[in-house]
Amino acid sequence: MASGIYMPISEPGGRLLYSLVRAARPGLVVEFGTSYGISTLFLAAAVRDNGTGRVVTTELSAAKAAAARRTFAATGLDDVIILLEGDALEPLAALDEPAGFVLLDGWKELCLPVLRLLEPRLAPGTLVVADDVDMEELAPYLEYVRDPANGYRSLTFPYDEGMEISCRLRHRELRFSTGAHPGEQGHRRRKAQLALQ
Ligand SMILES: C[S@@+](CC[C@H](N)C(=O)[O-])C[C@H]1O[C@@H](n2cnc3c(N)ncnc32)[C@H](O)[C@@H]1O
Repeated sequence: MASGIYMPISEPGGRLLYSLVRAARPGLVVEFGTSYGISTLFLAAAVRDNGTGRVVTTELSAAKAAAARRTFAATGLDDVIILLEGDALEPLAALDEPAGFVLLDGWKELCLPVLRLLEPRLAPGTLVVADDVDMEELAPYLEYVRDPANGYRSLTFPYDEGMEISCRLRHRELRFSTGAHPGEQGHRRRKAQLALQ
């Protein structure tokens, strides 16, 4: 298990999260790994500016959760944030509505189990973001979301430690996510297939 060092999202990473949530306008944002709440503030500011939605965020450490709560209250964003204290796996397994945007930033070796837990509640088009792609503990997660057979279109946003942004696909879209470049013929076939859907 990783140590408890403080690794908040960077400012460019936070700005990217803000823009993604503004664009996606999710009803429910789920965050794994609040820490002191820096990334949560970017997510919650986007939700507030969208005028709709809320952020459910999870933190194992009671001390960090308490500090994050104070920060959320001081910024006035606490009315769009629900902080669940303790191990994220149990409450996230019990979520009773779809997650419209997911940030995975808890201990890296848990990112894949948390994603698998949330998968039944990920609608097509949902963006799942994981921070720190250069950490080796994230390798199984990256292998999973980058394998088109698992139902994601995934790309790495190259800033700082890197961010993996994965879009959940519809079942019928999976056939387009295999192969490198479809070529001109493939593009025409794909266009025709999309027109039929
Ligand atoms: C990298 S920090 C999160 C940084 C935060 N997202 C930010 O940008 O400010 C990872 C956090 O995940 C929390 N964490 C690790 N395992 C967890 C679990 N099973 N459930 C909830 N939180 C967990 C740790 O306590 C730690 O505070």
